[in-house]
Amino acid sequence: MRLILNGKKAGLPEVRAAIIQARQSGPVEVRVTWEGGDVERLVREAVADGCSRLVAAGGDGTVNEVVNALMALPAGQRPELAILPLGTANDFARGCGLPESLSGALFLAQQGEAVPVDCGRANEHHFINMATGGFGARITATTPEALKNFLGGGAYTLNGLLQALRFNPYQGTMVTEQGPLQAAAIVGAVGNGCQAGGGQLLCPNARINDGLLEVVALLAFPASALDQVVREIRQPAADNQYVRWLQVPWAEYHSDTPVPINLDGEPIETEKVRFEVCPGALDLVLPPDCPLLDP
Ligand SMILES: Nc1ncnc2c1ncn2[C@@H]1O[C@H](COP(=O)(O)OP(=O)(O)OP(=O)(O)O)[C@@H](O)[C@H]1O
Repeated sequence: MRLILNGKKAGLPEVRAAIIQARQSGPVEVRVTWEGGDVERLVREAVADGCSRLVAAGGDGTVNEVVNALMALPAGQRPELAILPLGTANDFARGCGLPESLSGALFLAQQGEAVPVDCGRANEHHFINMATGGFGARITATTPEALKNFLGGGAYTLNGLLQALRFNPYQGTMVTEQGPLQAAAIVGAVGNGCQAGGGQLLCPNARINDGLLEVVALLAFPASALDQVVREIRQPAADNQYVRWLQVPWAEYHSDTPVPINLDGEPIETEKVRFEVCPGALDLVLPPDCPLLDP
């Protein structure tokens, strides 16, 4: 087992202590990143060295980098993936129900079973957790707290909805196997995992082994429809008027203007994007009671 450890966290005494402890149960090799781009090289080196299990040790960004490096390899050559969550949000790890303690997560990484899970793809980029678009892509940086609560679904606030009214929607077309939807969207999320933005449960029905992505879109709504929007947030359905929830293997989005999209926390900007699920593409070490696994 080899850790690919984000260098930002390498000096933390608790990380060092957890690794020393884990070494009592079996060999743990560590490679540390210095900057962006190192992960890909370290993953290739691990594969060349015959490593069968890699641990992405860092936040959502590190997990995303390791996932992209693994997906660049032919399917049969990808080592199993485990996660040691060391970020501030750790949205994917939390959604998967990974142990919060470093020693617990490392113990699972060493002893746990890997199961095939899906990976998401957005054009040529991969994501394991979620793509968000529209103002949601900037959720951590610029979104007021009330709006974050609104995006949390259950914990919406009236204030959050009122804020959403003031956002300029993105005019575009979403095409899925259920047909085209031409609409002005305020925010959209495409989830393989369920939560993003630091604990916001945007895709509550997403599962990582169902061969589907959950698409959620909040369409522009007039102030007079506020009550209806609130009702629709509480009752996810494909035929809602303003808050759409779909489960699809792919979805395409076209817009006349570039839309900011955030993939597991990494920003891109594009006018045309095809989201696609890559079923069972990665073997991920998960706790037996992982809430994101379909039985
Ligand atoms: N030694 C290093 N020092 C600083 N930054 C680094 C180092 N090595 C890699 N990085 C950068 O760290 C970023 C990833 O950080 P991290 O894994 O904490 O993600 P995150 O998205 O901030 O996590 P979370 O949202 O879960 O808190 C990448 O952009 C990568 O380029």
